[in-house]
Amino acid sequence: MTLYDRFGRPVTNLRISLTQECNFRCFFCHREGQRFLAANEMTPEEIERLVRIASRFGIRKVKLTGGEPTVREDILEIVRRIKPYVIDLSMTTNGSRLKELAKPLAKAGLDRVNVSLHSLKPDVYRRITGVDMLETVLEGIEEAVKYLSPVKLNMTVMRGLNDGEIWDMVKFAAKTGAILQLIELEAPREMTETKFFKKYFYPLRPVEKELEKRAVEIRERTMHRRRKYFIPTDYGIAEVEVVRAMHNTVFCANCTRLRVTSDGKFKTCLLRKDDLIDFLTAMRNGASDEEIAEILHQAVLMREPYWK
Ligand SMILES: Nc1nc2c(ncn2[C@@H]2O[C@H](COP(=O)(O)OP(=O)(O)OP(=O)(O)O)[C@@H](O)[C@H]2O)c(=O)[nH]1
Ligand SMILES: C[S@@+](CC[C@H](N)C(=O)[O-])C[C@H]1O[C@@H](n2cnc3c(N)ncnc32)[C@H](O)[C@@H]1O
Ligand code: SF4
Ligand code: SF4
Repeated sequence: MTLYDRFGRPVTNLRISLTQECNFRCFFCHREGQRFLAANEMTPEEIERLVRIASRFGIRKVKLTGGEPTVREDILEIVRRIKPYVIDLSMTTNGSRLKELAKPLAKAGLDRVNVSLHSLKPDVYRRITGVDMLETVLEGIEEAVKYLSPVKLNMTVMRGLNDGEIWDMVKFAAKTGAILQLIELEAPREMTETKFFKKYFYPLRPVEKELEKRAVEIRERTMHRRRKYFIPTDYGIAEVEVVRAMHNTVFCANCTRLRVTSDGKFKTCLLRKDDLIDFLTAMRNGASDEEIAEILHQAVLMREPYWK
């Protein structure tokens, strides 16, 4: 039985934040909308139980994120435990631990990975992420392409920092055998007038127009109705996907994901606040699977498109 919200949107996937910890310090980080620091992380058993219950409602697609999911020492156990309930199990990571983890993660059951790569220039990379790890991440990507394909490279585009590197990144993706995902800088409504947002926001609509011109093929995903452009380069065809969430009513109208915070709360939307529904306390107080499923239903019914 598929769960639908009040706006007729089916919920088909979970995005689980495993931790708020991170070994990087990206200055623009939204931490998947988890606004308050929380030390109380879900255990592998609790994550497994949640995923098992969600799978009864046809939720068979799970994204692991954070913070940085690979800083959890029990990451392989988490993947191993939830894979039996999931058809598409993926992770979004900064790539810093992929060189050693790509193979074991694949063995544990991870299907694919998205790796954040905002620049190919060491100094720009450091300015964006706060760390000097470009080489290590590039080695991690090489390893990921071997074991966790299709690999997506996430590039959050920011004015004056990496906006001049978009086409180099398109080539790099084709050369590496990865998909490039261009992400527009995001922030909740109340932040869009801040100096920070005005300084760094780089609209991706004009970039999409240019992609349209250069593409030999364009496809549209059901999820968010995101478009994928197939762009010829010296290294073959690059696949480029664009994530443009800001003020995008079509994106929200086609949003099929429910978020879970690292401390065990459903979160109905990345950009909304005050939309948290605690299930971990109930789990720890001995709630039955039916009671947890009821909390899941309530969360789905609270979902609302952010831009409408
Ligand atoms: N506002 C908003 N932003 C999103 C949403 N999904 C993805 N994004 C943005 O895109 C970033 C990258 O997404 P990923 O974690 O790589 O996952 P994805 O590309 O959405 O998922 P797959 O296509 O399944 O790999 C997120 O961290 C957000 O900044 C969404 O539903 N709402
Ligand atoms: C929050 S991170 C968590 C996973 C992992 N630590 C990483 O960086 O890939 C998930 C994705 O969100 C992107 N992101 C973070 N803050 C953002 C923002 N304000 N606007 C757009 N994308 C953002 C990151 O670049 C990354 O690709
Ligand atoms: S690596 Fe990911 S979680 Fe860490 S600061 Fe950067 S965007 Fe945020
Ligand atoms: S409703 Fe819109 S802003 Fe909120 S999570 Fe879905 S796509 Fe993102």
